[in-house]
Amino acid sequence: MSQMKHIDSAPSTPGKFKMEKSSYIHRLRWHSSLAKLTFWSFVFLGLILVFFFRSPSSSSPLPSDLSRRSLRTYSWGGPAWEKRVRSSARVRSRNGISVLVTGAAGFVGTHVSAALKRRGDGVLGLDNFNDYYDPSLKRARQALLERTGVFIVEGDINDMALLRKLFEVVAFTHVMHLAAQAGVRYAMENPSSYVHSNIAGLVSLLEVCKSANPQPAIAWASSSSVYGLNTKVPFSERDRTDQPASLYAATKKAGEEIAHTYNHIYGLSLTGLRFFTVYGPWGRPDMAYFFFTRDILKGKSISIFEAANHGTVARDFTYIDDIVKGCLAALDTAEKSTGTGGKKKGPAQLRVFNLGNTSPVPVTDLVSILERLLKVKAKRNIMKLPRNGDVQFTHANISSAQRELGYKPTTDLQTGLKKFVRWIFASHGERSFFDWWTLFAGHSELYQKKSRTIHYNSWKCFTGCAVIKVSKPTMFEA
Ligand SMILES: O=C(O)[C@H]1O[C@H](OP(=O)(O)OP(=O)(O)OC[C@H]2O[C@@H](n3ccc(=O)[nH]c3=O)[C@H](O)[C@@H]2O)[C@H](O)[C@@H](O)[C@@H]1O
Repeated sequence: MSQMKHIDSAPSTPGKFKMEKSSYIHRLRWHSSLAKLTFWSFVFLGLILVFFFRSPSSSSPLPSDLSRRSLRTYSWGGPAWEKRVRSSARVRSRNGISVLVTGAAGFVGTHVSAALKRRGDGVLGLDNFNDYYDPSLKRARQALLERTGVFIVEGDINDMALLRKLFEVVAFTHVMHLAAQAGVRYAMENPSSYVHSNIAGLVSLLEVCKSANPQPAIAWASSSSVYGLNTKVPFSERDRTDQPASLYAATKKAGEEIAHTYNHIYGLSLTGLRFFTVYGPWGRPDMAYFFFTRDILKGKSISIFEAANHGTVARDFTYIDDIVKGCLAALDTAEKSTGTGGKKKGPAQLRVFNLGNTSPVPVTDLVSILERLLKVKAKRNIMKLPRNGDVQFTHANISSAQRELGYKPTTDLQTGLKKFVRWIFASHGERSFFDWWTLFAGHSELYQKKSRTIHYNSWKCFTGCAVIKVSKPTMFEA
């Protein structure tokens, strides 16, 4: 009715009175235009709604932009933020240390942060949550750490203003530097990410550390890959490391040389830890043991590399808990840096240690262990070791770490993988199991199948494994 009124009182057009006899037709036209307008408005609105609800960013746990490393911007600062930083880094035990853990939402970073916190040290995390692998796993690790009182600042190690701010707010005694671009084969796809994180990022961090007052002692993640084409086994820290087989290895080797420079010029105390293929619960989905597990469970074939003449490819797989002990021992035995305000006062400690398991296992044996644990036969596709940066074998000599750090690995591959598989099925409880499905099956499948029960049952039927439910997420269960 109100529309009619409006139409009636509309200003007349020059032809209105001349066309009096067709006023009925005129009104009809108005009606039909209005109906059309209303109709198309609804269609348009409907399209917007469909687009909104179906777009991946609205259905995925993280907005896609947030997870794209190139588009990320981080916000930090402010009194509330500083309060969280201080509280997380507060030492709560006698003789405790205050540690900045970079890469805290990563696999090793999460475990090390939790272990430090458990014993009363102050811990502040830093992570850029990049999308090298599914960031929802990093978010899950972050949630676990938050429950233990560890705050992870979101930011990049290349952001020197942020790093300086952190040192302004907290006088860290130690830095555990684990942020890096990991993965040997991915270096062929995205070489610049290795330079960005492992070289430029390391330099940014060391620049800020050398100017900090007091300077912290730094332990950081190098890699077994620095041994490259070295054939002398087991690998000792004194062996040559000038033949890297991948850009990843080359950036880690460069890191060791950069560490030497900052130790030499500025008196920074630096300990490089050469990790040997670290695996376990909360691990990295880009690593073979992890995606083999997923693919075996899904019935997909897996590619197992072999060297020339059917030569065995083997790794000195090292369980996460052993690595954590090595990291904590490296921090505890680190001497203080000797410089202040960017000036060296005397010689400082410079160390490098192998943290391995000392018993290499062929990749084919790794697969056999997984088959037994999962009760599923793998579809094996044996193929020649591609020229993608992989080396044929790794084997750590750990006598130096044993002597100076008291490092003594205690978990063999069978035992460690059992804990990993238990974690896959049990550690998240029902709710997190749902989350896990996203990592294993991919987001699209998750959102296509809405019923949690279907997931739960199909998972059970598919694997033939008993699913153990636990009420709370347990991260470090025995
Ligand atoms: O020791 C290290 O420093 C390195 O350990 C691992 O690198 P890698 O040993 O290559 O671990 P995976 O990628 O899990 O590969 C394990 C084994 O499986 C083999 N593999 C990998 C992938 C595949 O499809 N098939 C296959 O047989 C590899 O050749 C290798 O022998 C990590 O991914 C690196 O980030 C780390 O720095």
